[in-house]
Amino acid sequence: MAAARTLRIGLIPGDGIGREVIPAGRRILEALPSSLGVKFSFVDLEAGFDTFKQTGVALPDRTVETLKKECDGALFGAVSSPTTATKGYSSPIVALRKKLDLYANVRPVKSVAPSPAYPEPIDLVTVRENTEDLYVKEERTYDTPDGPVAEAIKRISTRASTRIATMAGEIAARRARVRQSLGDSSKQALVTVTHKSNVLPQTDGLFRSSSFAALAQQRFKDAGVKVEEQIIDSMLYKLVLQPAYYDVIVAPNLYGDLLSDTAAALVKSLGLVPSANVGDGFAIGEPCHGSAPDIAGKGISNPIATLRSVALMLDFLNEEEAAARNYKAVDGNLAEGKLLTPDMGGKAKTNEVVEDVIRRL
Ligand SMILES: NC(=O)c1ccc[n+]([C@@H]2O[C@H](COP(=O)([O-])OP(=O)(O)OC[C@H]3O[C@@H](n4cnc5c(N)ncnc54)[C@H](O)[C@@H]3O)[C@@H](O)[C@H]2O)c1
Ligand SMILES: O=C(O)CC[C@H](C(=O)O)[C@@H](O)C(=O)O
Repeated sequence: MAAARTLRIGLIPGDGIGREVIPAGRRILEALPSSLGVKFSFVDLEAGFDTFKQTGVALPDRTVETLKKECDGALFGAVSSPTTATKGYSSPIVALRKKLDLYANVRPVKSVAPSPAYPEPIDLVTVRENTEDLYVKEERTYDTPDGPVAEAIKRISTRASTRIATMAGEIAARRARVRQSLGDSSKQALVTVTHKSNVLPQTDGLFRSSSFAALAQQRFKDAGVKVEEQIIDSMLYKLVLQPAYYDVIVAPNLYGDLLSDTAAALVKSLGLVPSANVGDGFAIGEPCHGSAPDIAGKGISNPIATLRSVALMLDFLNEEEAAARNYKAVDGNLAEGKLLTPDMGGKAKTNEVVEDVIRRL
């Protein structure tokens, strides 16, 4: 038997419930059976608002350097970014995405059982551009006779738009192959390009045209991938009314941020929805949710988004069998519905859910 591969994983809990869910992610990795051929070693890393308060730096150089030099992947919890301008503070997760060129933020949203509002299965993935748009954070404020005016740059490049749409096409083609192998003909492979180029013909117009050019590749046509477009406002409207219609949605950074939280509401909780920040050869798993100050410290945060982020990270690190084992255990917990955290209508504690998922591995 081949020697097990060891992956070194950086653990960045951050603030609030990040400190509850990242240990859960570690426990799942440690509990994966060794027969899967992959083992893990861990390195604890700092980032966040508490780190900023203690050291004056939100994203220490050591965190970035260790990820670059030592790690194969990482798990990021959440940070409590302040909503008022705080001198010297800048969101560490936004910075990490750029520093490691993790250009895609992949966020699958899947229902486990039908609900009265959504009887048809929801199974979609948002593929969010992760490095530019308004997230370049080039803002300025200047005085005028009528008071201060603030403005921000929205940067869209051909390169970033092309590579994110290419990733969306690849994900759609893969999903089509998986459905075919399962004999599931319920859904055609579809990429929906979303934008606001009716109002922003240059920035969103470039995102739109670059996306269409990338998705016109023959390999996507051969895989049966259909491409459509939808303006972001009606996209959100139709997503809420008819989520089962969608398959893969590709979006510029900010619209992608809004889309994934909206999609999370369709399956009941942000506590269920994972993400992977993906670059070439590196992935950071990160639950979509934030640091949830309203429930932090109570031991009731839903760990599922993080456990699914672990699986997503493993998938992008080519450990598909370990990822599938993890997904199946999580789905088993949700389908049985006996041990659920309060956001899902249950009474279970974070650790009880984790233990149940571990039993199912
Ligand atoms: N990736 C990140 O680091 C990230 C992401 C989003 C928000 N944030 C930060 O988080 C802080 C709080 O933001 P917010 O309150 O707008 O959004 P939030 O995602 O933290 O919380 C929104 C709601 O969802 C609930 N929720 C979120 N995750 C949950 C979980 N795992 N289990 C159960 N319930 C859960 C919360 O209790 C809250 O009611 C802000 O400072 C924001 O900057 C960080
Ligand atoms: O609060 C932060 O520091 C980052 C929030 C972050 C974002 O990309 O805007 C979050 O909303 C997310 O979806 O990961």
